[in-house]
Amino acid sequence: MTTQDVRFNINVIGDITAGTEEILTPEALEFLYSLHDQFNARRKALLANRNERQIRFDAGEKPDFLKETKHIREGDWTVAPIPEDLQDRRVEITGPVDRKMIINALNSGAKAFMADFEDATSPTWSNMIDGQMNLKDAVRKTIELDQSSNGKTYTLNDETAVLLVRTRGLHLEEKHILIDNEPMAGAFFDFGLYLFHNAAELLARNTGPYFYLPKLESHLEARLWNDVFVFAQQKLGIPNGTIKATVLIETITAAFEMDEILYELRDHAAGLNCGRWDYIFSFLKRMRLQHDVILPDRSQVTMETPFMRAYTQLCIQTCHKRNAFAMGGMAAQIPIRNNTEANEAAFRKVAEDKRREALDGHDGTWVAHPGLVAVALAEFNRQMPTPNQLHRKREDVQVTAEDLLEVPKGSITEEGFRMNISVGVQYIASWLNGNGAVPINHLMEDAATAEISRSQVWQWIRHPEGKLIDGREITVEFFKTIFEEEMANVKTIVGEQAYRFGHFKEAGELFAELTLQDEFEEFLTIPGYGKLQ
Ligand SMILES: CC(=O)SCCNC(=O)CCNC(=O)[C@H](O)C(C)(C)COP(=O)(O)OP(=O)(O)OC[C@H]1O[C@@H](n2cnc3c(N)ncnc32)[C@H](O)[C@@H]1OP(=O)(O)O
Ligand SMILES: O=CC(=O)O
Ligand SMILES: [Mg+2]
Repeated sequence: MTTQDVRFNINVIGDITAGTEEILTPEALEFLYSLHDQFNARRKALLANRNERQIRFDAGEKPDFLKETKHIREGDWTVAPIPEDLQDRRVEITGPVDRKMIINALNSGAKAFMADFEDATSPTWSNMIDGQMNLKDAVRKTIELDQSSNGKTYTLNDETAVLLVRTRGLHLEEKHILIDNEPMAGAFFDFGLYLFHNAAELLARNTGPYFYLPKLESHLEARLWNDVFVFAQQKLGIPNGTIKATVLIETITAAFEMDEILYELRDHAAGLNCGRWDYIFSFLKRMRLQHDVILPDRSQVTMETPFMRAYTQLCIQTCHKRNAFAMGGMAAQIPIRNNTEANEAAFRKVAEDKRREALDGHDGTWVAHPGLVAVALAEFNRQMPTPNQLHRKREDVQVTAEDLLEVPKGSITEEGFRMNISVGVQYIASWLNGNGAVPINHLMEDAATAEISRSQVWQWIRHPEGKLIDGREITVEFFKTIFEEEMANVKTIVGEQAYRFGHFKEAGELFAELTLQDEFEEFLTIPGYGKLQ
C-alpha cells in the first residue's frame, strides 16, 4: 500500500497499519523530510568517500593516523559532562526491538539496554514500525505483552535498565519511505522517529535520548552525526547537548580516528564501544586484497590476539583521556539448556572475557542474554568498585599503527571453512525470515558475525595464501563442492519442512553469489535488503 504526503513529496510504501499511523504522523513525516533534505546528500558523499578510500587500500595503502588532525589528538580537551543515569554502565544487555525482548531486557537487571535496529534486527518494514511502537511504549513504561504461545504476561518491573537505541548504519536505506523519489536513510529514519516521539517524554522522566552509532568509518561521519543532532535538537526545541551518543569503534579506519570522533561529537559523546565482530569484518574487508593480510579461522581470531588487544586498550586510553566511557563488547557464548557441562564452559568463557575487559579498564560491557547479566555483573563488581573507571587513564598503553595492523596468526581448517558456509547460510535464512539475531551451534550470530564468515570465504578463494592447514588450495571448485555438502547438511539439521519454507534456498543462493562474484559486496545486508519485505 502507498500513502503520500504531497506537502513534502514523501511516499510511504508498505502496509499502513494502526501502528504505522501512530508512528508516521504528518508531523513525524515532516521531521523525517527535514533530516533527509538537510543531510542525505552528505551521507551519500561520505559513503562515496569510503569507496574512494577502498581503492587506495586495494592499491596497498594501509590505514594510518591522520596528519591533518594531529592537533586534536595532542590537544587538551574533554567531552561535555555525561548524564547521571549513564555514569554506571557496567553491564548493558543488547537485543532486537521485539516487544517481548524489550520487556525482558529492561527487566534483566542490567544497568542499560541497547535496543538494536542494527546487527540484531532484520530491517523488515514491520520490524521497523513495530520496533518504534514498542520503544514508544517502553519509554512511557506502558509496554506489555500477553503471549499466547507460553501463556505468560509480560510487564515492566519497577526498576528497569536505562534505554539506549542503536540506529541502522549509514549504508542502509529505508526503501519504504521515498522522499523526492529517493529512499531515505535507515539511520535517519530510526534516529528521527525515536527522537521525535520520545525526546520530551524521556526528559520529563529524568533520562534522555541516548543512541549508539554503528559502523562509522571516519571522524567526518561523526561530524555528520553531530550536525544531525544539532539540527534535530534545534528543530524540536531541545537544548543542545541533550542527545548522547556512544560510537561503536568497529571499523579499522575508525580505530585510527578515535580521538577525532570523540572531538567531533564532544557535546554529545557518552563514549566509545569496542564492537569486536564488525571490527574483525572491517579489518578483513578493507585490506582484503593485500597479500600480507589474511585471517585464520574465525574461531582463532580472539580478543587475546595482539591486534585486538591493541585496539581495545587504545580505546580505553583514548576515552579516559577525554572523560568518555570505554565500553566492552559481546562474547558470542550464550546459555546452553539441557547440558550443564557445556553451559558451565560457556559461562566460564563469558566470565573470562568480562574479567579481562574490567581489568583492562573498560567502564562496562555487553551481554547478549538475560542469563548472562549476573556473570558480567559479578566480574565488573569484583574489579570495579567505583561506578566507572574514568580515573584509570592507562598512560602505560602505547599503541602504534603497526600494532593495530598486526595480522593475527593461525591456520585455516576445513572445519572452519565449512563452519563459515553453514553458519553464514543459516544466519542469512533467519535474517530473510525477519529474525536478525539467532543461536547457531550455541553461539550468538548476528549480521556482524555473518559478515566475517562470508568475507573469509570470499578472501580465502582469492588470496595466494588461501590454503587449508593440510596444504589443499581453496579454489572456486573446492568452494562449490563443500557448499553443496553444507547445504545438504543444513537441510538435515533444520529438517525438510523448515528448509523448504525457511528461505534456506534463497539464503544459499545469496551466500554463493556473494562468494563467487569478484566484486566484494560492502555489506551482505545491502543485496539481502532487496529480498526483504
Ligand atoms: C555483534 C553485535 O552487534 S552484538 C549485539 C547484537 N546482538 C544481540 O543483541 C543479540 C541478542 N541476543 C539474542 O537475540 C538472543 O539471546 C539469542 C538469539 C542470541 C539467543 O536466543 P534464544 O536461544 O532464543 O534465547 P533463549 O531461548 O535462551 O531465551 C530465553 C528467554 O530469554 C529472552 N532473551 C534472550 N535473549 C534476550 C535479550 N538479548 N534481550 C531480552 N530477552 C532475551 C528470550 O526472549 C526468552 O524469554 P522468555 O523465557 O520470556 O520466552
Ligand atoms: O556491534 C558490535 C559488533 O561486535 O559488531
Ligand atoms: Mg557491529
